[in-house]
Amino acid sequence: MLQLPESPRVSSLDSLKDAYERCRQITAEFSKTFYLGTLLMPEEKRRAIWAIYVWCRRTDELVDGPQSELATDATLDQWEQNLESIFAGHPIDDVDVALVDTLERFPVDIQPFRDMIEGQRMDLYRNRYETFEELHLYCYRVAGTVGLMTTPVMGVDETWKTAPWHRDQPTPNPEPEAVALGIANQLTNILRDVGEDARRGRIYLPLEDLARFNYTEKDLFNEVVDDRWRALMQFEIKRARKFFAEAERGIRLLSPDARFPVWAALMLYRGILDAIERNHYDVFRQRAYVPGWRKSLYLPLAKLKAEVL
Ligand SMILES: CC(C)=CCC/C(C)=C/CC/C(C)=C/CC/C(C)=C/[C@@H]1[C@@H](COP(=O)(O)OP(=O)(O)O)[C@]1(C)CC/C=C(\C)CC/C=C(\C)CCC=C(C)C
Ligand SMILES: Nc1ncnc2c1ncn2[C@@H]1O[C@H](COP(=O)(O)OP(=O)(O)OP(=O)(O)O)[C@@H](O)[C@H]1O
Ligand SMILES: [Mn+2]
Repeated sequence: MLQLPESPRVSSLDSLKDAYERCRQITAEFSKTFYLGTLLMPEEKRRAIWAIYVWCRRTDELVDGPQSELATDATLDQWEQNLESIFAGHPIDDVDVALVDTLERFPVDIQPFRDMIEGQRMDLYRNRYETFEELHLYCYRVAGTVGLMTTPVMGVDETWKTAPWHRDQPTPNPEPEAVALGIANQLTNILRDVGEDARRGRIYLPLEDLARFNYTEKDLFNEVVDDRWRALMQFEIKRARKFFAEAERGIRLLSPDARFPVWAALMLYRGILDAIERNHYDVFRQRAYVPGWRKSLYLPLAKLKAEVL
């Protein structure tokens, strides 16, 4: 019997559109700051960032979400298999279709994705970091990698290469600065969430730093805010700002249409550090956030920086 022909082309185009739309919704729901950043980008880039965002979010949910009690090494092994399949062009479920499309459009490397899964593995086994060196590696894996995933989407400025004396020079590589922005964001996130994490038995602040300021784990669990704590927080905020400063130096290497969104997201996220200061370092009883009116002040400033720096 003759079978009715399906129309796979139409349906696959439809499912691609739906997949990107789902990615947009998820990004908008989970991160106001990054979603705002993507809205300042051209359509093709913005959709690609949503697809990457959703993969990162799902990776994080494996060990941090409602199902996280059930997560084991095997869960992450399976997730890594899925990743290999996506990079081979075979989506596993509906939203993966968007990421497969993104990978066809932009030269994104698989390694940072694998590294992020390794970062989640760390969360599975550890709830303490002895030194900043150890925390730094964790921050690279769970957030620095995002800089590496998104830079090929945003693109690097190559226009300066048209000058004849520049022609044989290598394209500048903003990867270290992209990683620095991820690390800065993660450190900021850690400082904002110290209280919430402590209530789950987790301490991301390096224990060597606590010791340096004579502040103990017990103090942390008792939510003690005193001169020792304030000095410790000042120290950590200063360190986070150094990573933001490094990141700033890389923005001018990005393609022009990515500079404003990156400046905006950088300034908004760094604003959380100022909010912690305004709250007198009490991250236990008050959530540090950047109020809407402040966000709208940052935007024209970010635009200006994107144009002149
Ligand atoms: C930051 C920015 C330029 C935004 C514009 C749009 C853009 C590129 C967004 C990327 C968003 C993305 C794919 C995020 C992945 C999810 C993730 C791991 C987020 C972590 C943030 C904390 O988020 P949140 O508060 O929602 O987490 P909790 O709910 O509290 O758990 C992160 C800590 C930050 C992740 C790291 C970045 C966004 C990397 C930023 C670096 C770049 C975009 C490279 C820029 C390039 C140069 C040269 C400076
Ligand atoms: N000002 C706030 N006070 C209390 N809870 C908040 C506040 N802002 C966000 N939340 C909630 O806390 C969770 C984590 O949000 P988060 O602070 O990361 O804000 P966000 O909207 O994702 O912005 P960002 O991109 O800056 O992280 C979200 O599920 C959100 O509903
Ligand atoms: Mn968030």
